[in-house]
Amino acid sequence: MPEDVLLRVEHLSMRFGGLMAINDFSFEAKRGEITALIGPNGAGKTTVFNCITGFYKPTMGMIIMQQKAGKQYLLERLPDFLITKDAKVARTFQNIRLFSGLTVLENLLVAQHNKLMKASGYTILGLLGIGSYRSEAKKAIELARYWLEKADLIDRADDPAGDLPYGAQRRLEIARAMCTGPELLCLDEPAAGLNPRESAALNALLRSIRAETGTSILLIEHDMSVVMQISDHVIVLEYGQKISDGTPDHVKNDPRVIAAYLGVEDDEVDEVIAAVEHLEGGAH
Ligand SMILES: Nc1ncnc2c1ncn2[C@@H]1O[C@H](COP(=O)(O)OP(=O)(O)OP(=O)(O)O)[C@@H](O)[C@H]1O
Repeated sequence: MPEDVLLRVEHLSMRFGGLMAINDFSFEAKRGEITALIGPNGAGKTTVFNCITGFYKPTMGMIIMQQKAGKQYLLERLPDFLITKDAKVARTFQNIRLFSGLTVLENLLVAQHNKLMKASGYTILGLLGIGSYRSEAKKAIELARYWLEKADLIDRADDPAGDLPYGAQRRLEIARAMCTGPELLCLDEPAAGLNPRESAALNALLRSIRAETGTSILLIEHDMSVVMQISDHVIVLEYGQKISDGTPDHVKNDPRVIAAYLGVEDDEVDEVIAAVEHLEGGAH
């Protein structure tokens, strides 16, 4: 596998009873890039995420994650907790899943629970602050503080997470995922329900993750202003199959994509585009 490929999905299929939700779907995501997976409602985007992150075991196909150091993992064979811990894939969900009664800072410390417990040697003496636990706890707080600053949440560190505005909760989820040190961050509709200001703050956070950490991002998103502004690579799914794959500009102008989004047949696309252009011309 070329070094710059971080994730390769090969011939992925997922069947739910009589429904083929994903049908022979293949794609690659490159290291250090933001890759977007888009498509109409019910196209199968979340199902692909659930296969990558171990929530579903695919009916068929392979999902290969290649880390920076070259180590490869077959994600479809790993239990989900090892997909985060060893393969270093983190995710957020369509619906926010924070510990709303814990503070913002506590949410980021809980995400680092595994490494803190390991440092304690799983003993009470360890937890009471001897040796490695104390230094790991300090590092965990420093990492949490780093991500609070990046996500513009430092002023809210001691507030319950449930008290934050919606857009800030979304950024906190991303900060929490980043505290696990992922090489691949999977975001399921991070811009859903955000106002334009919150959406701009999200774009800035995702861009800074790409620029400063080398973490690659795989994103499902309906908000085209987010997709087109920040993605390096866009893949379009319809009825569980890939219909387009390329740069944002390529995908935006692909007649099959336009047809899928407008809900028309391929051969009607030219007609629809002409009608849209006519309307736009009239508006100027
Ligand atoms: N656990 C499941 N059991 C049965 N059918 C499922 C299951 N999960 C998803 N599906 C079906 O698979 C298809 C793809 O759903 P999926 O949620 O992956 O689409 P999506 O592209 O993420 O849609 P949306 O944009 O609306 O979130 C749908 O027809 C859905 O009803």
